[in-house]
Amino acid sequence: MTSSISSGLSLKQLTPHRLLHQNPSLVSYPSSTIRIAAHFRPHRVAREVPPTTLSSSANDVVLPQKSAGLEKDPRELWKRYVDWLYQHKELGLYLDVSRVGFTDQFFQEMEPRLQKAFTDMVELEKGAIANPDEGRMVGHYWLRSPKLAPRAILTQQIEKTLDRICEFAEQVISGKISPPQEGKFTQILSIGIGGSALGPQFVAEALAPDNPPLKIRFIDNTDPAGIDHQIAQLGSELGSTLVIVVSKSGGTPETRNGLLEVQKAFREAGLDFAKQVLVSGGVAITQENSLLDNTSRIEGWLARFPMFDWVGGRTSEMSAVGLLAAALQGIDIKEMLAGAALMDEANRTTQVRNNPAAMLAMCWYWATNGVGSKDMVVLPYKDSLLLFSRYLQQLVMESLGKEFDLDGNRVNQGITVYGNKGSTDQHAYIQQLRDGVHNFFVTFIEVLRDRPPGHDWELEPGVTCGDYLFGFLHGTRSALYANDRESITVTVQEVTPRSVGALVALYERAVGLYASLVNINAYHQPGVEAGKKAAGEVLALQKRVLAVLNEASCKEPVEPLTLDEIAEQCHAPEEIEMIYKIISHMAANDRALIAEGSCGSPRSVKVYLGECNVDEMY
Ligand SMILES: O=P(O)(O)OC[C@H]1O[C@](O)(CO)[C@@H](O)[C@@H]1O
Repeated sequence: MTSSISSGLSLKQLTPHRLLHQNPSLVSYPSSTIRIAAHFRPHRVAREVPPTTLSSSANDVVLPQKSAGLEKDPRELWKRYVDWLYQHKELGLYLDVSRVGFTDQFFQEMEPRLQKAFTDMVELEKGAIANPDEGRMVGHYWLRSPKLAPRAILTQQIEKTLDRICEFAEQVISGKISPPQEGKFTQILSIGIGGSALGPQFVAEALAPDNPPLKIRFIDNTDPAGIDHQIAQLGSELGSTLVIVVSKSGGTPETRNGLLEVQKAFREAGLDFAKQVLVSGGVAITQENSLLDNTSRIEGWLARFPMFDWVGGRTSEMSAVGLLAAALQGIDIKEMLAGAALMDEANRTTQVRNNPAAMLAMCWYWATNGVGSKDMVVLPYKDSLLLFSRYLQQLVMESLGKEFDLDGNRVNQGITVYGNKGSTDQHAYIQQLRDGVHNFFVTFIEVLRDRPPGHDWELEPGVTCGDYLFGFLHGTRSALYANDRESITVTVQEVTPRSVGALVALYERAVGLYASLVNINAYHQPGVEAGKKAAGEVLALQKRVLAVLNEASCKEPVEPLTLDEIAEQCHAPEEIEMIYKIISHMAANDRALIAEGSCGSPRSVKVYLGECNVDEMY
């Protein structure tokens, strides 16, 4: 899909035309009407809507009316900047939406929809079943304001867990809890994936001091080479490594595999795994009665912390998942919680202009036409916030990327998120953002404090290194805007536990409000199950292939099989391509499998096993 900007038309004039190219199912209307994606409401016929009317029903997905172009007069822009600037005094956080081109009319039309979103949020915070598919409450906001929890027992559980985390971290750091050998724990190896890794990874990168009491490493995949690398990096410190296994469900295969690999590494290093990990240094963070919970309890692991049923993986940074790892690195977790609580409080106002999360959600709706038609590029101009976009990728995309809305209509919603950091990315893809395909809006994250006081110097007269960073951010913002590329800017004074907590809370709430605007369940992830199920089927097929090959290899003489023969004997002729891939993969990994012929011409391949395993036959 290409779109020309050389015609002299502004972005907003081009948008409908571009959308039409992108997706033929979008219906074109005369210029005085708004377009409706017919496929979003399969049972209804697309209809014309007066140009300024946004439907009040959340089910009606109506594209916002766009202005003819973005404001370019500097005085008008300054006025827009001042008029719309949001400031949270206590947090020192600003939100600038002036470079998003929404009109006053659009703002007014969104008002009732946002009021509905606020009502949904009030219900959610009161303990409604906000995740209807899973029949669950959604309570991550209670983690930083435990008194808000709908039942006293939940308040107690949150407070008790926080106390236990602080106490445990203090005991590990002080050496009261120590490895079986002498000394203190020096390293954390955190095993978990998705929401059980991304928050802790982001926070470690953002906030861990240069010399933390314990350094942290992550195993967040079932890539054997990646795991080997993490273990190798621990080197002689394996013996003083605290292993934390994080999994809400307690049954995620990647995490289980990570644990098995780590256990093996301990054995091979001659360390007593039971003493080291299970008695002395193994910690499980999981839901009560999960497989991991039961295993860790039966085996007597050092500590177990709960992951509450009502906290989803991608919103678990303020639960034991994020807090334990942070506390062990010497990060002030109470400050993180305080920052999040302050932001939550600000986001409870029903005055949209004073509600930063609502403003974000509204800008997303404007920028993406409420249908995800543009991507969110997140650009923190601060190295320590590098992983924020990666963290947001899961938070936004797993929450908003949904096939059906709450009424069962097919909507295929979502907003794509990507980004790394500025100004680094200016030397990578910002060329395309400025001049190329116009399918995104940017969120700049600006940090005012360049480095701790007392360290700054002028590398040329009147200019510091941080001034350059500042210049590049604002230069890029201006250059993009000049070419009709919209942007939001979130500014914080410093990267501190408080501001990081606030950022997490800001985006959690914006995602929740946006989900209400587009009428989807932000708190389930049915799509992930399809991939997991298919992966299980691949592994089951691999076992069948091995059984068939084993039988053929036990014959006298050995009978090499073609791929067609294997597929037939597996009773899976339709899976021949997958069988070919399974065999190629095993052949590349020195498995006891001999493949004759050329992998480049699959029909020539004949396969047998190097040895017959008689036991497998029966
Ligand atoms: O914490 P668990 O249960 O191991 O799940 C890890 C991740 O897997 C998902 O369920 C799906 O990928 C995420 O939502 C979750 O954060």
